[in-house]
Amino acid sequence: MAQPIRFELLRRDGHSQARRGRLTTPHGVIETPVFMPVGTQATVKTMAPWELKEIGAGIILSNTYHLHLRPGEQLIDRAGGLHGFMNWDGAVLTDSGGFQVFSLADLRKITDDGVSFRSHLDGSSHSFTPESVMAIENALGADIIMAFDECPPYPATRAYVETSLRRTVDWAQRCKASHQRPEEQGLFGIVQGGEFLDLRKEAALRLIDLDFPGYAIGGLSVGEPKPLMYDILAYTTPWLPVDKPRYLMGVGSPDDLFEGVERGVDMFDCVLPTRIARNGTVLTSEGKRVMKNARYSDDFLPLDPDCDCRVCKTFSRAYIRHLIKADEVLGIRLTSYHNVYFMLDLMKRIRQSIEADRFLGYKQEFYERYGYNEK
Ligand SMILES: CC1(C)O[C@@H]2[C@@H](CO[C@@]3(CNc4nc5cc6c(=O)[nH]c(N)nc6cc5[nH]4)OC(C)(C)O[C@@H]23)O1
Repeated sequence: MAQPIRFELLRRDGHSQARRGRLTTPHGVIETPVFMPVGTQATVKTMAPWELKEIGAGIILSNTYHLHLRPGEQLIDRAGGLHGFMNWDGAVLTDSGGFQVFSLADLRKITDDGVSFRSHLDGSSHSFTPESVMAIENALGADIIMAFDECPPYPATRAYVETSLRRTVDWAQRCKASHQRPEEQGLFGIVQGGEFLDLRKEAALRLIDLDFPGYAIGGLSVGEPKPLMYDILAYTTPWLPVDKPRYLMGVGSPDDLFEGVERGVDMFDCVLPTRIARNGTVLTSEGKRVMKNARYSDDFLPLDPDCDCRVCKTFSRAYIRHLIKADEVLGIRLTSYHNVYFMLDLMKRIRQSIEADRFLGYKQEFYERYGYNEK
C-alpha cells in the first residue's frame, strides 16, 4: 500500500542523538529537525498563508477539537479540506483532540470507549471516540493525523498512567482500523506513560507493533519540570524506530528545541512564538525582548540585528514598541511574523550544524548569546 508519509534519515550526529532527516508528504518535502507553527483554528494567528510560505514554513498544525466545534468538519470537507479552506498548499498536521478536551472542555467523562465533554464555546454535549475522531481528521484532510489518545495530567499516579496508557494503545489500534484514507494521510501513534520509564518503554513497544509511519511523544510539556521532560525524552526515543520520525508534542522554547534535537526528536510544535508575540514579547539571538519596555522607546535598531526577516529589515524597535503600546493590530502582526521566522530560522541553523558535525558547538554558541534572561 502506498505510504503518504516517507522519512529518510540523512545523517546521525556522532556526539548526540541529533538526526538530520527528510519527511516526504503529499504536500511537500519537509527538512528535519523541523518546527511546525501552530494554527489551531485553521490559521497561524495574524499570519496569511503567503507570509508563512515566504518565511519557509513547510508544515503547520491545526486542531481537531477546535475545528469540530467550529466551523465543523463537514464545512471544511466541502471546502476541499483544510488545504482548500485555508488555501495553504504546504503540509498540515492535525492533533487528535484528546489533549484539548482535557485542557479546554468542561465536564469531561472518560471511559474505555472514548470521552464525553461539553464544548468550552457553548456548553453543547459532544463525545470523541477513536472512530469519530478518525472521521473528523479524515474530513479535515491533513497530511499527518494523530491517533486519539489520553494525555494524563502531571502529576498522576502510576495506576492512573498505566490504565490510561493501555487505553491509549487500544485507541491507537481502533484508530488504525477505522482510518478511511491511509494512502493520503499518515497516522502517527502517540507514546504516553507519564514519568514512569518502564511504562514509556511498554507504550513505545506496543505502538511499534502497530507499525505507524511516525511516532509522537505525548504527555510532556504539561507542567512537569524541564529536567524531568528531558530525562523522559532521553529514555524514550531510543526505543522508537530509527527510520521513522519522532514528534515531541507541544514543545517548545528555543532551548527546548536544542534539548529535544539532542535527544533524537525530529518534529516540534509550540504556540510559544505566536502566543508571546501577542503580548509584544519577541525572540532574538540575545534572548527575549519585552517591547513594551520603556528602554525601547527611542531604540532605532531592528528587533534583532542578526535577523534577516522582512520585519527586522523594515522597522525599528521604537516603531514596534509604539504600535504595541497603542494597541495597533500591525504591532502583533509584526511580532508574530518575526517570532515564527526566528523559530524556523533557528531550526534551519540547527539542521546546518548537524550537517557540519557541529551541533553541540552551535548549541553552546547559541546558549551563550541567548542568555536566558528577559531584556
Ligand atoms: C509550552 C507552552 C507555551 O505551550 C502551551 C502551554 C502549555 O503547554 C501546551 C503545549 N504542551 C503540550 N503537551 C501536549 C501533549 C499532547 C498529548 O499527549 N497528546 C496529544 N494528542 N496532544 C498533545 C498536545 C500537547 N501540547 O499545551 C497547551 C495547554 C495546549 O498549551 C500549550 O505552554
